[in-house]
Amino acid sequence: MRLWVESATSRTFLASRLHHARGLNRLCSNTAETRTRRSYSTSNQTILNIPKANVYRFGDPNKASPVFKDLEWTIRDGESWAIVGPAGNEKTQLLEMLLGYMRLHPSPPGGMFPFLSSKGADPHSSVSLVSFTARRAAGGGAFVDYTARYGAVREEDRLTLREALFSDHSEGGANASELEVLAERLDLKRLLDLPFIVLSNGQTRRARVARALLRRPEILLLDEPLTGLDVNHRPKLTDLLKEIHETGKPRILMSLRPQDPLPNWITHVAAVDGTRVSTGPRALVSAMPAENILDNGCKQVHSTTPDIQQVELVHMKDVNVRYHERHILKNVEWVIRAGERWHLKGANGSGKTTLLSLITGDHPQSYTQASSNFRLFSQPRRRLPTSTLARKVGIASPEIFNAFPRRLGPSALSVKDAIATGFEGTYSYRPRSGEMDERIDELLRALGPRNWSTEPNQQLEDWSERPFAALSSGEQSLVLLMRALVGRAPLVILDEVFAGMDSRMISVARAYLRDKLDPEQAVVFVTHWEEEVPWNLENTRKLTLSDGVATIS
Ligand SMILES: Nc1ncnc2c1ncn2[C@@H]1O[C@H](COP(=O)(O)OP(=O)(O)OP(=O)(O)O)[C@@H](O)[C@H]1O
Repeated sequence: MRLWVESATSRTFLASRLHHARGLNRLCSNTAETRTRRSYSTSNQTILNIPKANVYRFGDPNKASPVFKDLEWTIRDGESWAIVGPAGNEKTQLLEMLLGYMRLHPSPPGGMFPFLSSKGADPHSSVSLVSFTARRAAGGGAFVDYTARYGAVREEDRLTLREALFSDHSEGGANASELEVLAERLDLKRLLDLPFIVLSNGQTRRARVARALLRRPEILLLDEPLTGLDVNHRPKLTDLLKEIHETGKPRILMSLRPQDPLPNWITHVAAVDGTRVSTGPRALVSAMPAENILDNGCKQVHSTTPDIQQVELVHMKDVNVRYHERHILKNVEWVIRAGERWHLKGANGSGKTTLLSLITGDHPQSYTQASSNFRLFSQPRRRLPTSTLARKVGIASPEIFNAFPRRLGPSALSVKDAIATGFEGTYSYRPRSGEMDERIDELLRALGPRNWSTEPNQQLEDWSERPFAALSSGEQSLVLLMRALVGRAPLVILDEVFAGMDSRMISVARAYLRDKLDPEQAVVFVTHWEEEVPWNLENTRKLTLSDGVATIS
């Protein structure tokens, strides 16, 4: 574990293990409590009880079509459940139902959570949700400046990770040593005194889980917690969740995409398919078709002609990024030529986003690199206005997904408006020429819902005019992929672009990336899942970042 390596001596190691063991016990429960709970956990107490009900949005009458039909779901103590289903709103809606945001008819006698009712606890404050699928509604749906973390952090953004973790549970009871233990288990300890805003995508996700655990709900719902985590942090998180779930403080219920590995401690599954939810022991329910997202034909062998390959789009030599004593990128060398396919990989926090933000010009330190060491499109970065760069680099990333405006009402961006912002790399409505509309229609024909939706065709007529903000998170990801592709930029950066998409959408998107790009377009594909790379791996160049050091293979 990195933290231990940093803290050197074996004595420190032993002390930290002891501290760790004590803290985790406290976090979960003390030993006596654990024993009591073990016998309690075989007591077969009912945790969730929905004998049979239709589920409606509040305000909808019983004759409206239900969100879930004939839902029968019982969870008993000692069971470990996961909700599995394709991207779309269904898994999230099921979790929202558990939060009390839906109406059940008939309503379960004794409430949905009998164990809470018997304690007199309020389900609203005892069940909490951390969702990783969609941006929380903030700022009225306005664009969020995601570049703030690259520069000098403003005073109002200085809240540290430690403060962010503590601010939420000060009334709760978790104490400083519990925070330290959780931070260690989630590999966040060395980040505790950094501003929360500077954390990487994966670090932020782990921090949000820690914050929710420290609030000590009775039940913690996690919506797709594995998305965006690197290969080492996934088992670390699921192992921790297992240990905590076994203590019952809190009980944990997570939703997973069909392509996520189902942790072996999960005993039961609720499989969501449209309005139907099948619930039962893992072995029975997992008889549902296992979706192989990557089974979409053989991979194309990508090759470029030598004349195209002469054109250097990005030239980096000895590129460094530092924030005071933190050295994030270390003497990086990287040349991207026209037509090349790259897979950029590396653990959470290794510097991928930072590296890409130099290329997009979003990072202030892109100006401070020596001109001879850092050229974009054959020019020193300083000579290229950021607006020009925005047209030359088509990009989709978790940062843009989170930042993209999601207003509803008269100023809402439609699907077409959202795709069109990609021509200039902006975030607000721009009038379109007929030629632009043709290009958007071409993309919609290739990547739009007729290729992946199960809705009848006539219901899809108006899809491109729907508000972007009203789409499911998988649909939003696909629209933002179209936004990155619409301008046929010479360089396309696709960072975790399949997050939230279901297997059909991924299959369509992969086929497009294999077959439909212009030969001279270069693509950098960032993913923690090697299987997602659309091209034959042997013909895809790899840049691996490890703690800021780049290795090319
Ligand atoms: N302003 C800052 N001050 C200090 N450290 C920072 C700052 N901005 C970023 N970092 C650190 O730089 C490191 C690299 O972050 P980056 O977002 O590039 O990682 P990443 O490889 O993209 O990770 P992920 O896979 O989680 O998205 C992280 O450890 C992050 O905490």
